[in-house]
Amino acid sequence: MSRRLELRQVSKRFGDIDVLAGITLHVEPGEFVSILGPSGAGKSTIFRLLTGGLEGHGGCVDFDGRPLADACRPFAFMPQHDALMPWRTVIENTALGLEVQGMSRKAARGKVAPLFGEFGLAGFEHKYPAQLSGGMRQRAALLRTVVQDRAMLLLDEPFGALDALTRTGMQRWLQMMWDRHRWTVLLITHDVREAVFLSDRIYVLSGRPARVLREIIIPLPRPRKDLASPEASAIEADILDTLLEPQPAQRT
Ligand SMILES: Nc1ncnc2c1ncn2[C@@H]1O[C@H](COP(=O)(O)OP(=O)(O)OP(=O)(O)O)[C@@H](O)[C@H]1O
Repeated sequence: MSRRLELRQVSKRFGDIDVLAGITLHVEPGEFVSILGPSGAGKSTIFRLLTGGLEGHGGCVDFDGRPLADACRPFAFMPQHDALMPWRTVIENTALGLEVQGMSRKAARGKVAPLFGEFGLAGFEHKYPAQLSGGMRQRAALLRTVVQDRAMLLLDEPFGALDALTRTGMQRWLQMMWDRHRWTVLLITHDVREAVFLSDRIYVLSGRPARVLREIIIPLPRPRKDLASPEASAIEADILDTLLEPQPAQRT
Protein backbone atom coordinates (compact mmCIF):
# COMPACT_ATOMS: atom_id res chain seq x y z
CA MET A 1 0.00 0.00 0.00
CA SER A 2 1.34 3.43 -0.84
CA ARG A 3 2.41 6.07 1.70
CA ARG A 4 2.91 3.26 4.18
CA LEU A 5 5.73 3.21 6.73
CA GLU A 6 7.20 -0.16 7.55
CA LEU A 7 10.04 -1.07 9.91
CA ARG A 8 11.28 -4.65 9.79
CA GLN A 9 13.61 -6.00 12.47
CA VAL A 10 15.20 -2.60 13.06
CA SER A 11 18.05 -2.68 15.55
CA LYS A 12 20.42 -0.04 16.88
CA ARG A 13 23.48 -0.15 19.11
CA PHE A 14 25.35 2.68 20.75
CA GLY A 15 28.83 1.32 21.36
CA ASP A 16 28.28 -2.04 23.01
CA ILE A 17 24.77 -1.19 24.23
CA ASP A 18 21.75 -2.57 22.36
CA VAL A 19 19.00 0.05 22.37
CA LEU A 20 16.62 -1.32 19.71
CA ALA A 21 16.38 -5.10 19.38
CA GLY A 22 14.49 -5.92 16.19
CA ILE A 23 11.59 -3.46 16.01
CA THR A 24 8.91 -4.42 13.49
CA LEU A 25 5.95 -2.07 13.00
CA HIS A 26 3.92 -0.37 10.31
CA VAL A 27 1.73 2.69 9.89
CA GLU A 28 -0.97 2.85 7.22
CA PRO A 29 -2.14 6.09 5.58
CA GLY A 30 -4.68 7.91 7.74
CA GLU A 31 -3.90 5.85 10.84
CA PHE A 32 -3.11 7.13 14.30
CA VAL A 33 -0.49 4.78 15.74
CA SER A 34 1.34 5.11 19.05
CA ILE A 35 4.62 3.71 20.32
CA LEU A 36 4.22 3.27 24.06
CA GLY A 37 7.06 2.34 26.31
CA PRO A 38 8.97 3.15 29.48
CA SER A 39 11.30 6.11 29.72
CA GLY A 40 14.68 5.41 28.14
CA ALA A 41 13.40 2.43 26.16
CA GLY A 42 14.53 3.83 22.82
CA LYS A 43 11.38 5.50 21.50
CA SER A 44 13.07 8.75 20.43
CA THR A 45 15.88 6.72 18.87
CA ILE A 46 13.29 5.31 16.45
CA PHE A 47 12.32 8.85 15.42
CA ARG A 48 15.96 9.87 15.06
CA LEU A 49 16.47 6.94 12.70
CA LEU A 50 13.42 7.98 10.68
CA THR A 51 14.41 11.64 10.42
CA GLY A 52 17.99 10.92 9.44
CA GLY A 53 19.53 11.99 12.74
CA LEU A 54 21.40 8.70 13.25
CA GLU A 55 23.70 6.77 10.97
CA GLY A 56 23.71 3.02 10.79
CA HIS A 57 21.14 0.49 11.96
CA GLY A 58 20.13 -3.08 11.35
CA GLY A 59 16.97 -4.13 9.54
CA CYS A 60 14.88 -2.29 6.97
CA VAL A 61 12.87 0.93 6.94
CA ASP A 62 10.59 1.37 3.94
CA PHE A 63 8.27 4.20 3.02
CA ASP A 64 5.85 4.01 0.13
CA GLY A 65 7.20 0.55 -0.71
CA ARG A 66 10.81 1.74 -1.13
CA PRO A 67 13.77 2.20 1.19
CA LEU A 68 13.26 5.32 3.27
CA ALA A 69 16.48 6.83 1.90
CA ASP A 70 14.78 7.03 -1.52
CA ALA A 71 11.61 8.70 -0.21
CA CYS A 72 11.20 12.45 -0.53
CA ARG A 73 11.23 13.70 3.07
CA PRO A 74 7.91 12.15 4.09
CA PHE A 75 7.90 13.20 7.77
CA ALA A 76 7.04 16.36 9.68
CA PHE A 77 8.58 16.02 13.14
CA MET A 78 7.41 17.64 16.36
CA PRO A 79 10.03 17.26 19.11
CA GLN A 80 9.38 16.72 22.82
CA HIS A 81 9.87 20.38 23.61
CA ASP A 82 8.10 22.91 21.44
CA ALA A 83 11.38 24.37 20.09
CA LEU A 84 9.74 27.73 19.43
CA MET A 85 12.33 30.44 18.95
CA PRO A 86 11.82 33.05 21.67
CA TRP A 87 12.88 35.97 19.48
CA ARG A 88 10.37 35.16 16.72
CA THR A 89 6.66 35.95 16.92
CA VAL A 90 4.18 33.09 16.82
CA ILE A 91 3.42 33.57 13.13
CA GLU A 92 7.15 33.75 12.35
CA ASN A 93 7.70 30.53 14.30
CA THR A 94 4.85 28.65 12.68
CA ALA A 95 5.93 29.70 9.16
CA LEU A 96 9.55 28.73 9.77
CA GLY A 97 9.33 25.15 8.47
CA LEU A 98 7.87 26.37 5.19
CA GLU A 99 10.56 29.04 4.82
CA VAL A 100 13.25 26.39 5.43
CA GLN A 101 11.68 24.39 2.59
CA GLY A 102 12.21 27.40 0.30
CA MET A 103 8.82 29.14 0.42
CA SER A 104 8.98 32.93 0.49
CA ARG A 105 8.36 34.60 3.83
CA LYS A 106 5.16 36.22 2.53
CA ALA A 107 3.78 33.00 1.07
CA ALA A 108 4.65 31.02 4.21
CA ARG A 109 2.87 33.49 6.46
CA GLY A 110 -0.06 33.60 4.06
CA LYS A 111 -0.35 29.83 4.39
CA VAL A 112 -0.24 29.64 8.21
CA ALA A 113 -2.31 32.75 9.01
CA PRO A 114 -5.75 31.27 8.11
CA LEU A 115 -5.10 28.31 10.44
CA PHE A 116 -4.62 30.34 13.62
CA GLY A 117 -8.33 30.19 14.50
CA GLU A 118 -8.56 26.41 14.17
CA PHE A 119 -5.47 26.01 16.36
CA GLY A 120 -6.87 28.29 19.07
CA LEU A 121 -4.27 30.98 18.43
CA ALA A 122 -6.33 33.75 16.81
CA GLY A 123 -5.13 37.15 17.99
CA PHE A 124 -1.73 35.80 19.07
CA GLU A 125 -0.04 35.94 15.66
CA HIS A 126 2.31 38.75 16.68
CA LYS A 127 2.93 37.70 20.28
CA TYR A 128 6.12 35.98 21.36
CA PRO A 129 6.25 32.38 22.70
CA ALA A 130 6.82 33.62 26.26
CA GLN A 131 3.41 35.33 26.09
CA LEU A 132 1.60 32.01 25.42
CA SER A 133 0.32 29.34 27.81
CA GLY A 134 1.88 25.87 27.69
CA GLY A 135 -1.05 24.46 25.72
CA MET A 136 -0.92 27.34 23.23
CA ARG A 137 2.80 26.78 22.69
CA GLN A 138 2.16 23.12 21.90
CA ARG A 139 -0.64 24.05 19.49
CA ALA A 140 1.72 26.52 17.78
CA ALA A 141 4.38 23.81 17.52
CA LEU A 142 1.81 21.41 16.07
CA LEU A 143 0.66 24.05 13.58
CA ARG A 144 4.27 24.54 12.46
CA THR A 145 4.50 20.76 11.96
CA VAL A 146 1.16 20.15 10.22
CA VAL A 147 1.44 23.03 7.78
CA GLN A 148 4.43 21.39 6.11
CA ASP A 149 2.01 19.02 4.31
CA ARG A 150 4.19 15.95 4.79
CA ALA A 151 2.78 12.46 4.40
CA MET A 152 3.20 11.58 8.09
CA LEU A 153 3.42 13.42 11.41
CA LEU A 154 5.94 12.18 13.97
CA LEU A 155 4.95 13.49 17.40
CA ASP A 156 7.44 12.85 20.21
CA GLU A 157 5.65 13.15 23.56
CA PRO A 158 3.99 16.42 22.53
CA PHE A 159 2.20 16.91 25.86
CA GLY A 160 4.84 15.49 28.21
CA ALA A 161 5.79 18.83 29.73
CA LEU A 162 2.23 20.05 30.40
CA ASP A 163 0.34 20.02 33.70
CA ALA A 164 -2.32 17.31 34.02
CA LEU A 165 -5.34 19.52 33.27
CA THR A 166 -3.78 21.21 30.24
CA ARG A 167 -2.58 17.84 29.02
CA THR A 168 -6.10 16.37 29.17
CA GLY A 169 -7.46 19.38 27.29
CA MET A 170 -4.77 19.01 24.63
CA GLN A 171 -5.48 15.29 24.23
CA ARG A 172 -9.15 16.06 23.64
CA TRP A 173 -8.26 18.83 21.22
CA LEU A 174 -5.85 16.62 19.25
CA GLN A 175 -8.46 13.87 19.06
CA MET A 176 -10.97 16.36 17.67
CA MET A 177 -8.42 17.73 15.16
CA TRP A 178 -7.40 14.25 14.02
CA ASP A 179 -11.05 13.32 13.51
CA ARG A 180 -11.43 16.36 11.29
CA HIS A 181 -8.21 16.00 9.27
CA ARG A 182 -7.30 12.30 9.48
CA TRP A 183 -3.57 12.98 9.41
CA THR A 184 -1.29 9.95 9.41
CA VAL A 185 0.30 10.08 12.86
CA LEU A 186 3.00 8.14 14.67
CA LEU A 187 3.00 9.27 18.31
CA ILE A 188 5.56 8.47 20.98
CA THR A 189 4.29 8.49 24.53
CA HIS A 190 4.73 6.82 27.89
CA ASP A 191 1.21 7.82 28.94
CA VAL A 192 -0.96 4.69 28.59
CA ARG A 193 -4.27 6.57 28.81
CA GLU A 194 -3.15 9.06 26.17
CA ALA A 195 -2.19 6.24 23.80
CA VAL A 196 -5.52 4.42 24.32
CA PHE A 197 -7.56 7.61 23.90
CA LEU A 198 -5.88 8.76 20.69
CA SER A 199 -4.77 5.65 18.81
CA ASP A 200 -6.09 3.20 16.26
CA ARG A 201 -3.23 0.87 17.18
CA ILE A 202 -0.52 0.82 19.84
CA TYR A 203 2.88 -0.85 19.84
CA VAL A 204 3.89 -1.58 23.42
CA LEU A 205 7.68 -1.61 23.81
CA SER A 206 9.75 -3.27 26.49
CA GLY A 207 12.46 -1.41 28.36
CA ARG A 208 16.00 -1.41 26.95
CA PRO A 209 16.80 -3.05 24.63
CA ALA A 210 13.45 -2.11 23.14
CA ARG A 211 11.42 -4.75 21.40
CA VAL A 212 7.72 -4.87 20.57
CA LEU A 213 5.93 -6.72 23.37
CA ARG A 214 2.44 -6.37 21.87
CA GLU A 215 0.52 -4.72 19.07
CA ILE A 216 -2.91 -3.66 20.30
CA ILE A 217 -5.83 -2.57 18.14
CA ILE A 218 -8.04 -0.06 19.95
CA PRO A 219 -11.67 -0.86 19.12
CA LEU A 220 -13.19 2.24 20.77
CA PRO A 221 -15.58 4.09 18.42
CA ARG A 222 -14.74 7.61 17.28
CA PRO A 223 -15.20 10.41 17.99
CA ARG A 224 -13.92 9.67 21.48
CA LYS A 225 -15.03 12.01 24.22
CA ASP A 226 -14.11 10.25 27.45
CA LEU A 227 -10.58 9.36 28.46
CA ALA A 228 -11.85 7.25 31.34
CA SER A 229 -14.75 5.20 29.89
CA PRO A 230 -15.03 1.62 31.28
CA GLU A 231 -13.91 0.19 27.91
CA ALA A 232 -10.87 2.49 27.72
CA SER A 233 -10.01 1.77 31.36
CA ALA A 234 -10.06 -2.01 30.75
CA ILE A 235 -7.65 -1.67 27.81
CA GLU A 236 -5.46 0.64 29.87
CA ALA A 237 -5.29 -1.87 32.74
CA ASP A 238 -4.37 -4.66 30.32
CA ILE A 239 -1.52 -2.59 28.83
CA LEU A 240 -0.26 -1.59 32.27
CA ASP A 241 -0.10 -5.28 33.22
CA THR A 242 2.06 -5.90 30.15
CA LEU A 243 4.37 -2.98 30.90
CA LEU A 244 4.75 -3.78 34.59
CA GLU A 245 5.26 -7.52 34.15
CA PRO A 246 8.96 -8.33 34.64
CA GLN A 247 10.62 -8.99 31.28
CA PRO A 248 13.06 -11.91 30.84
CA ALA A 249 16.05 -9.54 30.52
CA GLN A 250 15.10 -7.84 33.81
CA ARG A 251 14.96 -11.10 35.76
CA THR A 252 18.62 -11.90 35.21
N1 LIG B 1 23.93 9.08 20.80
C1 LIG B 1 23.80 8.20 21.81
N2 LIG B 1 24.87 7.58 22.34
C2 LIG B 1 24.77 6.69 23.34
N3 LIG B 1 23.58 6.34 23.91
C3 LIG B 1 22.48 6.93 23.44
C4 LIG B 1 22.52 7.88 22.37
N4 LIG B 1 21.24 8.30 22.11
C5 LIG B 1 20.45 7.62 22.98
N5 LIG B 1 21.19 6.81 23.76
C6 LIG B 1 20.66 5.93 24.82
O1 LIG B 1 19.65 5.13 24.25
C7 LIG B 1 18.62 4.91 25.21
C8 LIG B 1 17.28 5.22 24.59
O2 LIG B 1 17.15 6.66 24.45
P1 LIG B 1 15.83 7.30 23.84
O3 LIG B 1 15.97 8.78 23.97
O4 LIG B 1 15.55 6.75 22.51
O5 LIG B 1 14.73 6.76 24.87
P2 LIG B 1 13.19 7.18 25.04
O6 LIG B 1 12.42 5.91 25.13
O7 LIG B 1 12.78 8.13 23.97
O8 LIG B 1 13.22 7.91 26.45
P3 LIG B 1 12.28 9.07 27.06
O9 LIG B 1 10.89 8.51 27.11
O10 LIG B 1 12.86 9.29 28.41
O11 LIG B 1 12.41 10.26 26.15
C9 LIG B 1 18.95 5.74 26.42
O12 LIG B 1 19.47 4.90 27.41
C10 LIG B 1 19.99 6.71 25.95
O13 LIG B 1 20.91 7.00 26.96
